[in-house]
Amino acid sequence: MATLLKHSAKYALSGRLARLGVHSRHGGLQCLQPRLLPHQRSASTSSKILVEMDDSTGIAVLTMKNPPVNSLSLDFLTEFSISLEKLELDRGCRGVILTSALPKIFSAGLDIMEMYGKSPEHCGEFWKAVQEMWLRLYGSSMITIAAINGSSPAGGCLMALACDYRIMAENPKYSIGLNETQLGIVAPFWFKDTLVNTVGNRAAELSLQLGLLYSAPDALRTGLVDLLVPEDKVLSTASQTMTQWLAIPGENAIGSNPRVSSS
Ligand SMILES: CCCCCCCC/C=C\C/C=C/C(=O)SCCNC(=O)CCNC(=O)[C@H](O)C(C)(C)COP(=O)(O)OP(=O)(O)OC[C@H]1O[C@@H](n2cnc3c(N)ncnc32)[C@H](O)[C@@H]1OP(=O)(O)O
Repeated sequence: MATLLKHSAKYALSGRLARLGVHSRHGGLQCLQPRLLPHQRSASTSSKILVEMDDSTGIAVLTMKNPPVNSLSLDFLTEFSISLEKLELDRGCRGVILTSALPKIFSAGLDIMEMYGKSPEHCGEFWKAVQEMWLRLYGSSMITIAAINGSSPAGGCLMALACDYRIMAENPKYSIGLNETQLGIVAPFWFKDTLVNTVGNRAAELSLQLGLLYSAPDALRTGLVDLLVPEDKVLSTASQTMTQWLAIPGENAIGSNPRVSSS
């Protein structure tokens, strides 16, 4: 792990930005047309992320589109962090809704192929990118809402946990949780801390030690998600919830986030 961290320290986001090149407005899947009215819309898309910004509300929808399962590969994580950084720097953007373009899957978590047979340099780069994704989401000064429209094991669950609020589709087939133990690995401490901060100590102990994957109703009962809604209402409910949060006077919903505010 020390070697991994040493390699990762050499890794710079700006370098990856340069390698990725500029975002194209015309790339992406045909089914992923922007959903906003033309006069309100600004959309940018990279190959794996679509960002639609509604300038009239300050709400951006960040849609993951990395088939088949939105696994968190190095390329995906790099595009994700760059997209979030751009929104963070955009003074007009006050809230981000994170969702998936893929049917049935929010995110399958870390891309298993990134962890198999790779050089130490690549592993360091990958691990740094995982940490950066988490830091950017968890430390964001924007309101972040996960619109969980599919299953979300392990690193996918971490992504959702790193948001301020989680709305999940009440589909009995979907599951969510930090199930690393069941995969024969131990969740890193910052995965654990993020879970503890959300569900409390005892629920996190059980969840992590047994590697539990929760159905949507169980995830709600445990506090892993905040709200269940019918599948076709996940995004609209996220949008309504965001509007309510952004209406809190003085932007105090942002200012009172204990993760980004020391006061
Ligand atoms: C290297 C440096 C770092 C070292 C340190 C590592 C320590 C890390 C310790 C802990 C943190 C780990 C966090 C993680 O996130 S680990 C990944 C955990 N995720 C999983 O195990 C998910 C496994 N996948 C599933 O459960 C299912 O695929 C599903 C529920 C997401 C979707 O089910 P279904 O719709 O039935 O699809 P398939 O199972 O048929 O899958 C389709 C296709 O996708 C491939 N695939 C699935 N998951 C992943 C994945 N995580 N990474 C890469 N590829 C994935 C699957 O193999 C199929 O591919 P195909 O056969 O080629 O079609």
